[in-house]
Amino acid sequence: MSEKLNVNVASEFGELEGVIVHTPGLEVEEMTPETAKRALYSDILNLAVAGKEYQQMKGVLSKASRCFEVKDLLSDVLTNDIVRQTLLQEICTAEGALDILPALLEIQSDELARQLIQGVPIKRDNLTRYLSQERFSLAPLHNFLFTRDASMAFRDEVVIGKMANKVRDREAMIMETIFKNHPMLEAKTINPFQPNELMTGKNRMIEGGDFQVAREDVLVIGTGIRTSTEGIDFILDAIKAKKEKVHHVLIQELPDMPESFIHLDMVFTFLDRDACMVYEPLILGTNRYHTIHIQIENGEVTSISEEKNLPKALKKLGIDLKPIQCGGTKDIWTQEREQWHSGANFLAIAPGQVIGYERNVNTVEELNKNGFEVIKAEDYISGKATLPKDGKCVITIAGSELARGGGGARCMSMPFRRKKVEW
Ligand SMILES: NC(=O)NCCC[C@H](N)C(=O)O
Repeated sequence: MSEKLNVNVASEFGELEGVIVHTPGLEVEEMTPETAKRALYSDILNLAVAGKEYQQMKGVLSKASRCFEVKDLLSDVLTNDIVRQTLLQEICTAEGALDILPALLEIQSDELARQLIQGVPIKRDNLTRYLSQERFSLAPLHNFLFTRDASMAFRDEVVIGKMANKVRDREAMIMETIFKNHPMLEAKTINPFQPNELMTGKNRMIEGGDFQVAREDVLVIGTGIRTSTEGIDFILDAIKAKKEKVHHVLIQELPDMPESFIHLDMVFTFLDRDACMVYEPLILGTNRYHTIHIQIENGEVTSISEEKNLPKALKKLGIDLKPIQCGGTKDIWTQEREQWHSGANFLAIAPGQVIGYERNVNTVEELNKNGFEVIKAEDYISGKATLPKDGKCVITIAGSELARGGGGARCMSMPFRRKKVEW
């Protein structure tokens, strides 16, 4: 494996060149109605249906870009004994499972990668474990199909997620291990979690669904139940340390409820140089959620100010976006219904070429009214349809079951390399 792919993301919509995904496996079914909440799901999924839907997502990404599975990358790095020992030690210590470490060390890399994602079944070989209600010593990573959240690329760096919920911590450990050690990837990693500063860093949380790269010098970050102000302060410090001329960070506060507002990308995504998708009531409407602009110059915060809303703040920075409304413009109930099923969550594979759920028909129709040709994923994959050359389009994927996991196309992808955008 001599080819090297360096991390480089300086926008949300430059042509996609490298993306990491995870095809959902048995881990998404390892929950009951009672444990679904703990797994961060609002419903339980059927893998046969979700898996079929996911093939459309992966089919589109594989045709448009280099597309890698977490499981394969993880299996590759686990062949290195030092990497394997370090990762397993970290996971088992964090999850109180040091007793199974020796056995895990012996497992062949492919199978170990599978178990680290799908869960390590509990061995009922003592009274405590015999009586335990748990089925796993290391729980399945129910949410790994949402590869967006545990790591995020910005320029040539990868920020490792500091997850808000313990059930997702292992995802971040795995992504950090991959980015640090995979021979094909070239990346600098920065990690908000530093075990030796447990007290000062304890409120630091940052997840990729909240982290959006508008331009080389502009980040847009959501703060709410998944990304804390301390998490964003960590990013500010990292930017300050670069001591570059000017950087802007726009911050959008998010409500805690309903759970479909967990991340900024559930209410706001970039579609092109000149268009964005918004859940209107939260992004444009009159509300009490702050939009804040922080400017950093030569390593210092030089101003912090309130803005009216994200599109207006971006416009001041020379990024003039037409907001297109999730759910269409007619009816708030339709907007709410489609936002709930990740109707605002689009992934751009190139400027103006985006992937989203076909189930959100009013949102797709609204995009179409705004000049986006609608192309079914299966037609694009089979070659029956081609993407317009330099034109806008929305590629629609099936997502009746996937949407129950709480995310859409942006959530289900971790772009680590995009072409430079000509502004
Ligand atoms: N970026 C995203 O919005 N990701 C969706 C994550 C859904 C997952 N069930 C979670 O609650 O973490």
